[in-house]
Amino acid sequence: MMAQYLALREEAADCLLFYRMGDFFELFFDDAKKAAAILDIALTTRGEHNGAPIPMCGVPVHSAESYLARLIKAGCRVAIAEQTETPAEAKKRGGSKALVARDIVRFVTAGTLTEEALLEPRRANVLAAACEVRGIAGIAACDISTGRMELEECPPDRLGAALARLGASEIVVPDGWELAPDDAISRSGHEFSSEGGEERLKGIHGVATLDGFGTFSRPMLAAASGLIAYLDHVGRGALPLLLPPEVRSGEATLAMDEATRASLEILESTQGTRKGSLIDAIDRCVTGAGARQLAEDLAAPLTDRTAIAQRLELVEWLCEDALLREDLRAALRSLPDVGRALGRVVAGRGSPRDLGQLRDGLAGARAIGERLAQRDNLPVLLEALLPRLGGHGALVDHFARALVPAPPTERGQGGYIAEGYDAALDELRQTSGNARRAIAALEAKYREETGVAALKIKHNNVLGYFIEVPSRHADKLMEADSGFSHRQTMAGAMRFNALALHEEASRITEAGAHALAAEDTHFEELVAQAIAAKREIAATAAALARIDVSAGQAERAAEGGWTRPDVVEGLSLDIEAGRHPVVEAALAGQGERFVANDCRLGTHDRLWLIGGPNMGGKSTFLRQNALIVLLAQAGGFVPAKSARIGMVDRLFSRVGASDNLARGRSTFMVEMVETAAILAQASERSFVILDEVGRGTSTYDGLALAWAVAEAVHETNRCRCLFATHYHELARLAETCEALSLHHVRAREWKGELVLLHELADGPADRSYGLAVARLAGVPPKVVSRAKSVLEKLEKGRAETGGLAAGLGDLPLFAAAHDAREEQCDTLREKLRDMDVDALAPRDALEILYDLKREAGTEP
Ligand SMILES: Nc1ncnc2c1ncn2[C@@H]1O[C@H](COP(=O)(O)OP(=O)(O)OP(=O)(O)O)[C@@H](O)[C@H]1O
Repeated sequence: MMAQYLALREEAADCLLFYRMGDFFELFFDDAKKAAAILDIALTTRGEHNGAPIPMCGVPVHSAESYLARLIKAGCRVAIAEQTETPAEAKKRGGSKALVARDIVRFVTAGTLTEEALLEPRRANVLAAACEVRGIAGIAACDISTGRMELEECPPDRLGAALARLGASEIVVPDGWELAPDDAISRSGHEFSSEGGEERLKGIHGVATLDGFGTFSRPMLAAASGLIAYLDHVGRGALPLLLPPEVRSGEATLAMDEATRASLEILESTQGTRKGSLIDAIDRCVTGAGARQLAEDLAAPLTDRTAIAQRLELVEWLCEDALLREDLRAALRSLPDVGRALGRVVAGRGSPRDLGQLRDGLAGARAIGERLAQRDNLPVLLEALLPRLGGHGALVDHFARALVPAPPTERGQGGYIAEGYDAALDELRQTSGNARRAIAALEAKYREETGVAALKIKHNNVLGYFIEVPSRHADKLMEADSGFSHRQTMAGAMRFNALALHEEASRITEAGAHALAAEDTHFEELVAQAIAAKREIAATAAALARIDVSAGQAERAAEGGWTRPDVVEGLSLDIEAGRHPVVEAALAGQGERFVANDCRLGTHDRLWLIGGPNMGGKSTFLRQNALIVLLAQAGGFVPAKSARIGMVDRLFSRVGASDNLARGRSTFMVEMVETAAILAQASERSFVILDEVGRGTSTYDGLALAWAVAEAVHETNRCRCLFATHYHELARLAETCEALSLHHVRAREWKGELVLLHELADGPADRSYGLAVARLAGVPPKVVSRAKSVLEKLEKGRAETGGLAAGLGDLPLFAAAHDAREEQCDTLREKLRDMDVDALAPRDALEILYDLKREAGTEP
């Protein structure tokens, strides 16, 4: 056994090995230690290996799913080794000592789950593969629980943002790829070939060319190849549901990098929970599929005005008719998760219940479609969705005839094919039904014959049917001519068999086995029918999800008095009385009111510098405007009185410093890396929020950096930007930057107490109230008063020297251009100096020459 185990263990590589032994999956050696610690189960030992006891732990097969769920959550991957023959088959093959053959039948990994119990209903589960072909990154992503697959390409420097949008549970990359994300899974580079990808996709979808699905580039196909190869590996050759791939173009969605997503807390709060996130505050979907679609919408808002307008039109239509909305949501709420049921069925892990869910979900979709179609003035998007809700009539009718109303999750016991569907099956069931009744009659007969009122006919898996009497009444049955044969003696009871009982029992077993086989055949037929319609079923599931999202958005809008935004061309950002959906909800919970604020950015006033006291609401204001843009472009209503938004191509948020010590970066380093990304990438059409740039370093360095960053944003990026800062000195930028204006959050000191008004006003902040906030926070009065005297000294000094920013007035404002040219020369010089000419191949030398020429020729 050890040899078999060790061979499988090697095959399982870095996965934990679940080794099937009877009714248990056993784990040995380090696997056992690791699993026992994570699962908090007993660690024992079994036998010896190289003279040392072998650590072991195990989980029962029938409850393995919940253990798997915990292991996967803890970041493990698991290889499942099943018995691939019965002990009887093993005996026949190799004699009485033959070991039952085992093989790894599947790898369970975070990105390749389909089981209901292992998946979160309201979250997509994405598996991604990424690679690079001739300097372009390709990404393939799929959610195998619903079969969605999309392909994308981007320059390598945009890879992080693209992967951040996907939020994949697992990312597969070619071995040794330098751009691989930290916890990616490495696979052999051969698996990432564009030819291979094309062939695999053609094979899966049974087509001679992929042209019908779209145009796919080499990097996309190479990534698809890696993705499918991995799926093939974890499923041991059994591929899950994969729908035809869709091409995602980076341009079609609002770009946001990882830092922006994290700081805006879109799908998760900074604590890593759904609570406190944007989606938590707005999700009113009544189905899991709707919630998953909403998460996707928020992760990838659109940049296509028509598509946004279509989504908004549907939300508005549903917002205006509360009765219709309520009716629709009630209908949606009762539907099963069609997409995921289909995913399990196609992956070969479907149960009778999943087939029942397809039947009920598709029937429900048809009913919803029919009801909506009766309405006048249907929004364009709904017109497009309605046809997808129907079209499954034959399948639904067939499934309705074939299946019982509530089919079980287990196939093994049968009983899921409805009566009247198959006459032969009905007959078999009748036979076993008759036999069961006959057994009940036998019990009465035996009681009468023996005179033992406590006699019972029972059943268990070892003996089958048997007669049981209390020991004190057993004598009569033990008599030689009693007609009963003794089978087992228990404490206080004896068990017997009888010929008539044996005959009836055999009838049940035989008819039962035939009935099970008949049900199995029907099951396979129904599965095949569902698989044949997989694309249409998936389209219905997607249409239901979209309708649920729109109805949920409408519900949220009606609840909060939200408004339909106007997404326009141009560079304005006009938000009247905007609110922060998460902060507003949190305040409402404490019975407090949120103060709404306006934001009016345009070509001539595109950079707002916002000052004011700590806790005054600067960060909240910055974020709320970014979130309103995001919500609007995702096609939803927004928390504001009115909003007119010039379409944003990229959204950047640098709010609050967070340490990323895991990557070896300090707070300040993180801040600068993120700021650098913004300065490099923000365009005129972008919207940037910057919160206290420069606060992570010394006052002078910080002020200098904040000053230069604000200037660059104003002059070079020319994007719309909200810039919160504590440096009063930056106010002087207003003198030279014509499209920059000054604003502050208001506060008052009243009877010695600080009152934060959370209200935005024009003009610079008068003072910072830092000490007042410290007092409010409970810093001891002695320390605050000491700080006060230190502050007085500092301010006196500052007044005498002309202030912290003395001299900055003389700074030639866009000497910046000159500096940049100098810097460019420095980099060229550095490159030439570091070059080892002797070690260069002629071809590389030529490449470098081209590079240098290009760099020398570009204007900074
Ligand atoms: N518009 C508002 N209406 C009501 N309360 C608000 C508003 N904005 C912010 N607040 C409250 O004030 C708290 C602090 O807000 P925020 O973090 O935005 O302040 P800040 O000015 O950025 O502070 P700091 O400078 O210390 O980072 C919030 O948690 C919220 O409770």
